[in-house]
Amino acid sequence: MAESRVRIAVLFGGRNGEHEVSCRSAEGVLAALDPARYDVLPVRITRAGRWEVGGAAGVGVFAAVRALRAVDVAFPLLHGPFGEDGTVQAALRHAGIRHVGSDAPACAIGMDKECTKKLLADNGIAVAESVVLRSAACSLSHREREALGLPVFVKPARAGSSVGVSRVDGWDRLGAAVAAARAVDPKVLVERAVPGREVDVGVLELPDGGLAVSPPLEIGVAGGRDFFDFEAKYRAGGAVFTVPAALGEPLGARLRALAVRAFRALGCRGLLRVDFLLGDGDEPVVNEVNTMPGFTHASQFPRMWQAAGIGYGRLLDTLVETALSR
Ligand SMILES: Nc1ncnc2c1ncn2[C@@H]1O[C@H](COP(=O)(O)OP(=O)(O)OP(=O)(O)O)[C@@H](O)[C@H]1O
Ligand SMILES: C[C@@H](N)C(=O)O
Ligand SMILES: [Mg+2]
Ligand SMILES: [Mg+2]
Repeated sequence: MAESRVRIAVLFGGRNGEHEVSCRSAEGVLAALDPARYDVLPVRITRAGRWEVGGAAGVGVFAAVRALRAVDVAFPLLHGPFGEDGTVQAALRHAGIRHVGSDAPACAIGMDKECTKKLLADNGIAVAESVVLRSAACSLSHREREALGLPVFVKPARAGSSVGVSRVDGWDRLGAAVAAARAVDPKVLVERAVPGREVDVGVLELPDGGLAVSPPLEIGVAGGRDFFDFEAKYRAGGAVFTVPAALGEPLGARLRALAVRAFRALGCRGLLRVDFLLGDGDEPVVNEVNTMPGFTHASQFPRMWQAAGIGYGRLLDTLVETALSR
């Protein structure tokens, strides 16, 4: 008997600074979903928050979600606020629509770097020390400066793709960096710099509920840039990935175990990319997590699975099967 086809809605775009990044993720996914297996309904969310279902004129979120009731599964391929933060996942759940990836609570925690770090630290996972600046606060006390040292990284609490992130090498630059982060989110983190290597690990939930963990991927930033900023991420040749990263054991095994612990501590489902920084003596700290990481063919998450023998198409099939098995 022929397998029944899966009706899948791919949601992309979104109301935030990662709109274009999400569109690029979706280009890859829409082209790779096997037409013999899937009936695909593309749903573009405009920057203004209108949902264009199957190319139709944009409607509000509630009308759009009603129109999605006919699909078997939704794939919220959205990065950043109003998409990766649980808002869309909550609307889908309300309507009884299954979806790829984590549910609203884990998405909301994973999107918020303060909450992520608190929960990870509570579960014994090392994170970089930071000070949170809320509402109008824009400077640090002498004691806070002494504790963090220079340089620091200043970042919006809820964003991605390095939008609003700055490296600050002198305290006279702190105010400008806080203003740049605050243009994205009123809550800002000032974080101790971790000086070493940068390594990502992917976690993938399988349809039977087991977890697979990818080989680690090391990020090398090219072109003299001083960190993995937006340009380095999305301009051709901006970064070089080495996968599997040359870490050796037991460090590789330690990162894989920490990635699984992070997935469980945050209550994730489906997938998670855990971004590590290696400090003195290659001691790992979790920098942050992404519940819906970048998904072009060249993005870290698909690259890590490709190195593990799971190609892009099979990765998508696994995400969908896992979502349908829940
Ligand atoms: N504490 C830190 N020490 C050293 N480098 C850092 C630190 N925090 C951030 N960085 C650098 O800034 C980059 C972006 O930071 P981070 O990953 O926290 O932001 P993001 O916007 O969530 O990025 P994305 O979601 O695209 O991975 C990191 O990949 C790293 O190169
Ligand atoms: C999309 C971007 N936040 C990433 O994690 O790759
Ligand atoms: Mg991120
Ligand atoms: Mg990151």
